[in-house]
Amino acid sequence: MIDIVHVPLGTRAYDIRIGAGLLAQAGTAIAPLLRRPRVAVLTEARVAALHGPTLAAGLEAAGIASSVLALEPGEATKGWRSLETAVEWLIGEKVARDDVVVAFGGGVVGDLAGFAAAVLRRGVGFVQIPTTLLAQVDSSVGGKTGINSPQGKNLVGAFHQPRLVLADTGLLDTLPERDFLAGYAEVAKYGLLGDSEFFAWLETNASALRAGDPAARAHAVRRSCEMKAEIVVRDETEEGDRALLNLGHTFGHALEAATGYGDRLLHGEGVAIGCVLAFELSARLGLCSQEAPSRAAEHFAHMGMRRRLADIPGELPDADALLGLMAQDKKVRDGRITFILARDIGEAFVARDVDLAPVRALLADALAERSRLTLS
Ligand SMILES: NC(=O)c1ccc[n+]([C@@H]2O[C@H](COP(=O)([O-])OP(=O)(O)OC[C@H]3O[C@@H](n4cnc5c(N)ncnc54)[C@H](O)[C@@H]3O)[C@@H](O)[C@H]2O)c1
Ligand SMILES: O=C(O)C(=O)C[C@@H](O)[C@H](O)[C@H](O)COP(=O)(O)O
Ligand SMILES: [Zn+2]
Repeated sequence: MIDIVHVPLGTRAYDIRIGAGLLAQAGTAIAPLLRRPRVAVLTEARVAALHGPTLAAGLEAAGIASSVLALEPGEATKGWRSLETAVEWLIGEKVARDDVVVAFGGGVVGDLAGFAAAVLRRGVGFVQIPTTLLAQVDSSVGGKTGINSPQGKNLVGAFHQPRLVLADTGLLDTLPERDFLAGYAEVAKYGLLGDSEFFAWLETNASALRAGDPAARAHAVRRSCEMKAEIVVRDETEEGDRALLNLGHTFGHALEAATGYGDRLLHGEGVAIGCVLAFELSARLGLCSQEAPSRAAEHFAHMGMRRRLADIPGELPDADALLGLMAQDKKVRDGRITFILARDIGEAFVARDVDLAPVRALLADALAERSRLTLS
């Protein structure tokens, strides 16, 4: 069964198609977007090896020729060097303004390829074929594209909406457990930020989701995409409400920068830890009861997810240095860091007037807990 979530953004509207087996039909889905039967596929080596032949056959079956550039897997690929490689390759392939670039991979490939498409000849169209849970529920939707810089996450980028998203949920069968759990953090984020019923559903059904239950997968991906689409349509360029999708990210992005964008901490792991910190901060500020952060942390623990600073291996900087990294956040307004706080599970809001003293204290306590747990 195929689900369709429409993203009604006027001239930039598009569909998100969700279902098992979509990759094999990619050619039929993409063909109506093409002026000539040819696409350039940006991907990475692991995805290319596992699922490249199915995509190639699906395109060929619809008479579409494809050329492929497979980059190195991993977050380090989302940087200047790969951007240069990708854009120069697309130029070499003579990809024109009315051609389509296909982003085939997880969030790293999606963000990088989307940004390459945004800057190539001042903008060519692109299609997202997300292959991770994270990419199917979050990064392939909404048009945030970009790369990291050493100073901070996604500091260079553009809003550039895809023309179509094809989320083949069958591809999740090959996803490693750690990457599944990282993506699951973004799924749980939707419940935590705006839908307590969905969070309760996840508390009951996340194990089935992890085990690959098709109905659970379809529901989790569809509900996440619906929520993201609804927020993006309200505020495409993050003037206000879209920042809700950043729940956990102010902390998480600083932790990713502090750990060097690598294997020590995946994006979704930083988001899970950041969500617990954001709820903990909300409780300390008297905005919600202590039950809310405890419930989030307990669910993540039950899933075997990273949820505390203590779960990050290696050295971490002190609280002030982490605050320094958070000051690079794109939500900074009038020189002040914006936080996403919550009144309860499912009731997040954008807070622009948070005093930094309790944030520093929270980080210092979390770092102290980390030292205690590491020593014991
Ligand atoms: N643009 C947005 O709105 C948005 C939203 C959320 C996250 N992001 C970004 O997404 C990135 C993280 O994305 P990610 O978690 O998908 O990471 P990723 O792209 O690095 O993929 C994770 C791992 O899974 C492997 N993989 C991908 N598909 C697979 C499959 N089907 N089977 C087996 N292995 C597979 C990859 O090789 C990689 O090792 C971060 O850079 C984050 O900032 C962007
Ligand atoms: O789409 C959004 O808006 C999000 O914030 C989704 C996040 O999950 C995602 O990680 C996004 O890339 C973060 O954006 P940034 O603007 O904080 O870099
Ligand atoms: Zn994210």
